[in-house]
Amino acid sequence: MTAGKGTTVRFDPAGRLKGSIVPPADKSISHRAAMLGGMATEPVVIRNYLEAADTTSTLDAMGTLGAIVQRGPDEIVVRGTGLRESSEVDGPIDVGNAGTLMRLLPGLLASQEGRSYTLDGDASIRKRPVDRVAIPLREMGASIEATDERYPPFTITGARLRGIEYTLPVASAQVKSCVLFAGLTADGPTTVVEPVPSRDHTERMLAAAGVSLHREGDRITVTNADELVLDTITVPGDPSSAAFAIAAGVLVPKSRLLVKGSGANWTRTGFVRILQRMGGVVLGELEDPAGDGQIPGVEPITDLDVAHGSLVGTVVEPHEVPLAIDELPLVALLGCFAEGETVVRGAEELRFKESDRIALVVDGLRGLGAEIEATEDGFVVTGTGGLRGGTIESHGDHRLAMLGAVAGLASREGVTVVGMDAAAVSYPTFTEDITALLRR
Ligand SMILES: O=C(O)C1=C[C@@H](OP(=O)(O)O)[C@@H](O)[C@H](O)C1
Ligand SMILES: C=C(OP(=O)(O)O)C(=O)O
Repeated sequence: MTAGKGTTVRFDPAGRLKGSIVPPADKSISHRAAMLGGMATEPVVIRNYLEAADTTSTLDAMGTLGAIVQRGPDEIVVRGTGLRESSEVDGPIDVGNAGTLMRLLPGLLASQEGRSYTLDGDASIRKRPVDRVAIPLREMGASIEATDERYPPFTITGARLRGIEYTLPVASAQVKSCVLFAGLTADGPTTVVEPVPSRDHTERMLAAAGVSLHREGDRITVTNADELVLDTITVPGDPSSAAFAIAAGVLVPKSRLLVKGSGANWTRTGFVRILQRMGGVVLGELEDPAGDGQIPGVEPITDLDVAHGSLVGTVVEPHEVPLAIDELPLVALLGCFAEGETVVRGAEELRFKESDRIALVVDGLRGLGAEIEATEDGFVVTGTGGLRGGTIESHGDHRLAMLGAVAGLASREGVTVVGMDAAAVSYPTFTEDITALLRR
């Protein structure tokens, strides 16, 4: 690998990858820890908080809303305002590039009776819909005004909320979390019905904070809380970031890697299960799904032993999509190297991420020599046993930048990634970490 000009980085074909890698802290859990810390009554200590652009936006937002954030070398302490006493804010709160911040925070702001808050972000955020959270929050009593009824910048005016039962039109952990957050201050219980399971970090963290929260089948019910009391939160490694090293380890011949301290929560390990089904060698202690009625308490972690091997194509079904949503671009890459066809179905949500990840993954990988077709709700890849290489543009999307890097290491001719700096959104040390595994 040689660094190019500006944000352009070239990833040459790797001889093999060897050694161990510690993925960065979990982005989803870090966002939630900062937001709930900012609304807690007692100080919350967060260990291994993700230091990346998205999660810095969240800490900054909580500071703007009145929390005191103290950064130490090993931990962050957040002294919150309580659930209903956020400060008044002049001007918009900047969510940067963070969709999770933009969609979860309104659930907490909706409880700030009589106060208005405007959220805005970068060019990518301005294209991402917020009506999915505005609809249930309005039903609970908050007022929301969005640009073109759908997009940021948007303004939330808090109110005394009422509990509702809300069936999610799409499986989205962000919408689920937003409604559960609003339920913390609503009169009466709030129930969210999920079409299929999605990541459950919010449920686990709220239960740990002493909130009354129950799951029965696809229904999650929260009742209002006077306060949140969270003590220490230790954030595990991010399985979505770990997935890039895992894919590289499986695809680059003769590789053998240890991925240390990755989150093993069942709702986040769909990618590893898909990869194992394709024949990929990834060994670790993955959590089993929770039994009915249970909210597991602790976020489990595992080391993952990864080795190069051959792959066969697979079909990713709609119910698997939320459990691997951010890793689906990597499934497309794996499909290029697998025997036969790899199909992803029911993943239209990919079109609403930092970029349209169906269109750009298909265009990007095709430009590197892949046989891949977009469908309305996913893609179909025909494996050719490898990938030629070339140039790929991240379009400011961190997952596309890292996809290009892994493609380069596994390709025949190497890949130039234009806009590699986008990786800083979730994984600022990605290039250093992955290249430290190179052995020629
Ligand atoms: O709740 C979360 O932390 C996230 C949920 C997912 O989004 P959706 O809920 O929109 O599917 C995921 O893509 C995103 O990266 C993080
Ligand atoms: C979609 C993502 O995040 P967010 O929605 O928080 O921007 C992601 O990290 O891939």
